[in-house]
Amino acid sequence: MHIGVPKEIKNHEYRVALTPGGVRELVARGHRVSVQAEAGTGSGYQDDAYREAGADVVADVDALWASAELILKVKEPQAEEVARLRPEQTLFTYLHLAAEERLTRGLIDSGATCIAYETITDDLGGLPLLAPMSRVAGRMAVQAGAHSLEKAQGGAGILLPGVPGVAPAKVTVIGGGVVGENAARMALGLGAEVTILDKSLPRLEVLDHRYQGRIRTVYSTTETLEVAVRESDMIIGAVLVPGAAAPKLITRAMLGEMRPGSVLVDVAIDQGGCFETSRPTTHADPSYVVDGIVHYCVANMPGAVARTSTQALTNATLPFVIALADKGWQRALADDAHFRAGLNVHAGQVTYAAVGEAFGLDVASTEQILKG
Ligand SMILES: NC(=O)C1=CN([C@@H]2O[C@H](COP(=O)(O)OP(=O)(O)OC[C@H]3O[C@@H](n4cnc5c(N)ncnc54)[C@H](O)[C@@H]3O)[C@@H](O)[C@H]2O)C=CC1
Ligand SMILES: CC(=O)C(=O)O
Ligand SMILES: [Mg+2]
Repeated sequence: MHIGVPKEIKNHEYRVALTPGGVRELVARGHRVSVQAEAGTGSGYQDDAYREAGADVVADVDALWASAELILKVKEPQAEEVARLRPEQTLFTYLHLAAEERLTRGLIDSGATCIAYETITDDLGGLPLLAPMSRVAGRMAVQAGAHSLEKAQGGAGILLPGVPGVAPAKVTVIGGGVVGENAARMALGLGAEVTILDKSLPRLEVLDHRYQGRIRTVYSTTETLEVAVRESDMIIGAVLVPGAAAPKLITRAMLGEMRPGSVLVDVAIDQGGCFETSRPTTHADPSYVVDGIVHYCVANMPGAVARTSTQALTNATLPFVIALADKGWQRALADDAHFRAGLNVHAGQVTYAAVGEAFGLDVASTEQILKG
């Protein structure tokens, strides 16, 4: 199969969809891989490394998109990339469609087969292609939040661990999944007082057992959210209903209950955000202030630590890319129910229920399409 890896074009996005090591695995299986010139530079992989791994390095982005059967990306396609997609092409990348109606309609109109990393599942009830980036974003969330607490960023001027004789900051994490646990671990390591809210009791039980009382676990309700809002110096939004738009858990009115200069880090922004006042920001201008509260809402946080993230992403995606390349998308999806959950759009139709629900669109059955 001919696989194309374009250079990412989203603001300050330095990741690339495949490391040279990943290319080598695919080429060894008889596939052709074309990588756009300088696609890996931001992750520390030069064109020569891709050539040595067996890829064609292509300067002409039009030629790359026009010839590849399978396009591998990191971020959701930007408008000029959507315009390049063709009906016979397969796109494999993060999509986050429930947060982006225009993108959803663009992919429908393209006629292409679009498989999202973030809705692929596993036997443990996890999201194995979202998890590596969630680990990165969770760990970064605390760094970003700590910086936002500084006065120059509009923050309250609080040092996360405090100092002897001065209490540490209170950090609340809403959603104790992969992002949430990684954020909590970092905040704990920096000496903050950490609370995790979640709606899943089994998940709170795991966290309670794992951290042996060093992290407080609290069941998430309107009441406990209100307490968190009043008491926290930093709140990290890390909830997910897979494939669906994030629920708005902190309203604008609730900001008035927070101490001025407190910080909201909305990691769930790629699914639309879990705070009413969140809007997506970029690494170029990551935060803004509403009603005295600093908001950090970067939708591609891992892009800033591209070297780590690109390696972690390829580790997780490669087995699925190999299946697509070896078998074609129909058989790869037919053989693996977890992989099937990744199909979001095919031949002009939405195939993922939560995306259809978000925009009132009919949803086609992936199983029917595969029988087709
Ligand atoms: N901004 C960025 O750069 C990145 C954003 N993300 C996003 O972070 C979000 C979280 O991802 P993961 O941690 O991997 O998901 P996950 O599925 O591991 O965890 C989500 C947790 O939220 C909990 N939850 C759901 N609804 C809730 C509610 N109403 N109240 C409290 N808890 C609730 C679930 O029980 C679950 O434990 C996703 O939207 C993901 O796309 C992930 C990576 C990078
Ligand atoms: C998960 C995601 O959207 C990202 O890593 O940018
Ligand atoms: Mg994102």
